[in-house]
Amino acid sequence: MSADIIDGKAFAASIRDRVAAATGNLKEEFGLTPGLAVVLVGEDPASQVYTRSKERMATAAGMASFEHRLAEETTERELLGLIDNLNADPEVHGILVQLPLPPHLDSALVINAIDPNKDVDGFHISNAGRLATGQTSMVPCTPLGCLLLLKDRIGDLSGKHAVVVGRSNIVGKPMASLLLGANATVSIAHSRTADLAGLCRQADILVAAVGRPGMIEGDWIKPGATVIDVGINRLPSETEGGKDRLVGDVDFAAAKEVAGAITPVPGGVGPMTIACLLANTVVAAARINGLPEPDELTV
Ligand SMILES: NC(=O)C1=CN([C@@H]2O[C@H](COP(=O)(O)OP(=O)(O)OC[C@H]3O[C@@H](n4cnc5c(N)ncnc54)[C@H](OP(=O)(O)O)[C@@H]3O)[C@@H](O)[C@H]2O)C=CC1
Ligand SMILES: Nc1nc(=O)c2c([nH]1)NC[C@@H]1CN(c3ccc(C(=O)N[C@@H](CCC(=O)O)C(=O)O)cc3)C=[N+]21
Repeated sequence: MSADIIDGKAFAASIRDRVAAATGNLKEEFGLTPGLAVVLVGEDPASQVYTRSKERMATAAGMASFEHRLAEETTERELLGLIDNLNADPEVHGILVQLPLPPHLDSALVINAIDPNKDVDGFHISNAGRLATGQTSMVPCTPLGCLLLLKDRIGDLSGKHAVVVGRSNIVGKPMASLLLGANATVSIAHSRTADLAGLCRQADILVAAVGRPGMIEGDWIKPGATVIDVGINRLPSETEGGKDRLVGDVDFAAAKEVAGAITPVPGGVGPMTIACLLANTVVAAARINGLPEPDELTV
């Protein structure tokens, strides 16, 4: 038996259609164009790819997109100055500072300088605290995308055992909070977890957010489980001069023989992240202007 492949790319396209419809309504009814500002510091090629596709998709959905590319040597003062300007700019409703930042910049300080109402990544300490205490405001895009895929596949998550491998502030922890909020029983695993394979084998839902290519092996998966692979790992091409290959944290070929359903890489969680970013931006634009949240985006 081979697992169903969860089509994140198609699901993301349907979310972007709803974002475009909601954007069209905000424009027509209120003359409001949702705007997303993306800030990229430095020259990291992978970050440049993501930044470009975020901007392209924002524009395609009818939103305004503002790009700020800063040199690697940018000082904290300069970056904080830009954030102050974006916080004050009425055309900007979402601010995303691409991570990781160069090491001389304090990312917590920078993220917490963003107006929490414009923090479409959901990384500001006040949004993290709200999520953890059940007062949801802006929800981090990658975990939100994973939750939407899980609900679409499984329906009610009550009582399911979800194992999240990874405890970062941007993926693992908010993922665990969302699953807990959906009444799953949640285990969070990390580099010090004893018997990771044994824990994973108990998972009805397995979310891998580690950053190690193919680390989750086929026989770590409970037969029939739903596997969400967040990992984006770039491996050099096997042929000389070829393009890099993208692989997840799960050994896909082995896992798909055991799992009930699994997300591929590429085409799984990645596109959902960007679709959720656009959805968050439209929601932010409505909230900031005291308008009701668009019906199209209510899930
Ligand atoms: N699809 C998408 O849209 C996105 C994909 N990603 C991808 O997701 C992955 C994770 O990202 P991120 O959370 O930022 O990564 P981090 O490096 O911040 O966190 C990785 C986590 O994995 C844990 N870990 C590392 N090694 C092991 C191990 N051998 N066994 C168990 N746990 C381990 C770490 O544990 P410890 O805390 O103990 O060190 C840590 O909690 C990356 O591949 C990243 O590229 C990220 C964001 C968005
Ligand atoms: N402030 C901030 N917010 C982020 O959301 C953020 C970030 N920093 N830093 C980097 C990570 C990574 N990330 C991805 C987004 C989309 C794809 C994506 O669309 N991937 C495609 C493939 C793209 C390709 O071919 O390279 C896919 O999986 O199908 C991947 C990864 C967002 N991140």
